Amino acid sequence: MDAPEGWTVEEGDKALIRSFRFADFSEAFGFLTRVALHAEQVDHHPEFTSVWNRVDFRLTSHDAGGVTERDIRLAEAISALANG
Ligand SMILES: C[C@H](O)[C@H](O)[C@H]1CNC2=NC(N)=NC(=O)C2=N1
Repeated sequence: MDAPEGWTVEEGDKALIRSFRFADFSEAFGFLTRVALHAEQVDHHPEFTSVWNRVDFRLTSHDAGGVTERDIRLAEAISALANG
């Protein structure tokens, strides 16, 4: 499987993963808020953990049990939101 630029495929092809770092917690949380609004719009939601200025994502389609086109599109949208 080809992952979008900057993303890697988890062992076993079950998910796309990527970490983002920001200047501080406020920047990271603002980014997460934009991701949340997008996720609601497309009805596809990322798993994530957040530690201060870092956000780690794991994208998978629960109904399909692995990576689908929806995860690839969500990964591309998250990357775009991180850059501005
Ligand atoms: C009813 C609704 O469409 C589903 O629960 C959606 C919501 N968001 C989702 N997000 C993700 N990542 N996987 C899903 O299978 C999924 N299912």
